[in-house]
Amino acid sequence: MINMITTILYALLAVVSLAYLADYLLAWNDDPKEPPRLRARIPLIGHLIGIIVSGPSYHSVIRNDETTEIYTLGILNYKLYTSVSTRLLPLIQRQSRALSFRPMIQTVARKWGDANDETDRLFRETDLITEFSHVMKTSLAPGPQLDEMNMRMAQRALVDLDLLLGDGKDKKIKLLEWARFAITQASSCGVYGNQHPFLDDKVYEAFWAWHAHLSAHISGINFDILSHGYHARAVVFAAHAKYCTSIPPDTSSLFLSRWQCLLSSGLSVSEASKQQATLPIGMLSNTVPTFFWTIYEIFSRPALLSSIRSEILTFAITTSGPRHILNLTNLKTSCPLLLSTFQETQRTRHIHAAIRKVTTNTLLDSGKVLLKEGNYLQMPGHAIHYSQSIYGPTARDFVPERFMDPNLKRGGADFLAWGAPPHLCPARQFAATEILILVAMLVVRTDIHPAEGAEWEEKPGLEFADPVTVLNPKRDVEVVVRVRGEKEGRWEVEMGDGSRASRVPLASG
Ligand code: HEM
Repeated sequence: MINMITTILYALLAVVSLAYLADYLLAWNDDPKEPPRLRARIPLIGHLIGIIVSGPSYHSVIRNDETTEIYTLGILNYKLYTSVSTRLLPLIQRQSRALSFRPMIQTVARKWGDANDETDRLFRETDLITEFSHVMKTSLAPGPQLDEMNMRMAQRALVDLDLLLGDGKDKKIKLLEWARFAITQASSCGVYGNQHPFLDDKVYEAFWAWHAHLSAHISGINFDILSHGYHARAVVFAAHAKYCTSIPPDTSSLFLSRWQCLLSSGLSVSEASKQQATLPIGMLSNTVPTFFWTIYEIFSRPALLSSIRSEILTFAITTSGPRHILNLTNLKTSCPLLLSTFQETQRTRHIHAAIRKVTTNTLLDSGKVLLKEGNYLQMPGHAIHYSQSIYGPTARDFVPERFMDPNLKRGGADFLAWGAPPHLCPARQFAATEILILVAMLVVRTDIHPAEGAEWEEKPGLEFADPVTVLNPKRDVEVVVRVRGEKEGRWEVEMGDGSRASRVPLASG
């Protein structure tokens, strides 16, 4: 028995020594111009464990001083260069071919969109990706096409609010579950038209079941032996195949131009419809948690709730008898506290690390920094959003008015909630408008409290497994929604004067 324990201990010692040796040897070949390595306590896989366990705050934990702008995390034989610098960001953006987003899009097409070999080749070897990004940017830019999408989305948002509040009675709901439902329905009406695939409960359930497996599918670390995730995806694929055989006339220019781009690039109809089925991932994954936390931050602060309520009532709503009309132009442009609170929620909750592949040896910062081909570069927004040198001594606090300060020009490299050019989220106007509408309606029409006399938890647990820019809560929050009697009646939305030109003045531009 003692012999066996001794053998096991020796074996363990040998494994640990080998791991340290391998870690040391892998660093041996580093070029002096490469960003310095930050060592993990556990060799080879320590950083991977750190990222899984600590999530977004890992980069703040591991970084030993605020002056380090870029460093290297070694994970097995890969180097994950990590830039936490607003100064380096524009230099990185300028090298968007060498530090490329394209491999990420190709991986999404293959792993989530089930691209066959020919589709995979088209994504890798032709201009499809450039064209695809271009049509998305164009169709989602402010203008008549976006106005149409926004109006369908807003009308559907009102339907779900009336379903929740119409009878004037208190409702006990799970906040995340309701947010998911309302955002899915409203976004889908905007993007697919009123007869969209997610009206079918089975497709709706299947999408969110697939969503729970997205990280596993893309990373290849998949413990789903019974393939529940892939079965759910098959339901979403089938619904898109059906929708694509007869695309309705009220579909968005976004959906249609993507479809035409895929077909004209040479994809077969069945392959193109599978790629279209990945659209709701981008459309819903981040809008749902961003909406959820905006509600959470506002309703858990009674004074803030009251100020935002009177701002919306004064500037964005007109009432005549039982008719209440929400003016979208005024909501977007004349409710600065609401907009600031929304953006502060994004700043404090953002955990996305934009990842780029280094496709060729690349020099940055007048040749001072070398990034070697085949490795990856990440830019965790969290480290920038929490930097005191950028956001001052209150960087770690939630300051609802922060983005109202006229002297504080936040944007570009300082505020990364929507990414950074040339890959700034093309749908930011659509998503921001949707969240502002739903939040405004809840603020004006309801009071929301945690159920059973509970308090709003200050730091609820977070779900690290989802591939999102804002994490979902680990546990849903049960709340009581109480209708405010004075705002009962018939609710409508109108575009408002100059709506076609108006956009939400986001800090990201
Ligand atoms: C609050 C909601 C949203 C947030 C916070 C968000 C955030 C982001 C971010 C950070 C990126 C850049 C990714 C990177 O550089 O790694 C991005 C890109 C993208 N987003 Fe969004 N997004 C949201 C909603 C949407 C919606 C509703 C859609 C579609 C209808 C969408 C479609 C896209 C697309 C297609 C890209 C890729 C752009 C490109 O290829 O350059 N997003 N988004």
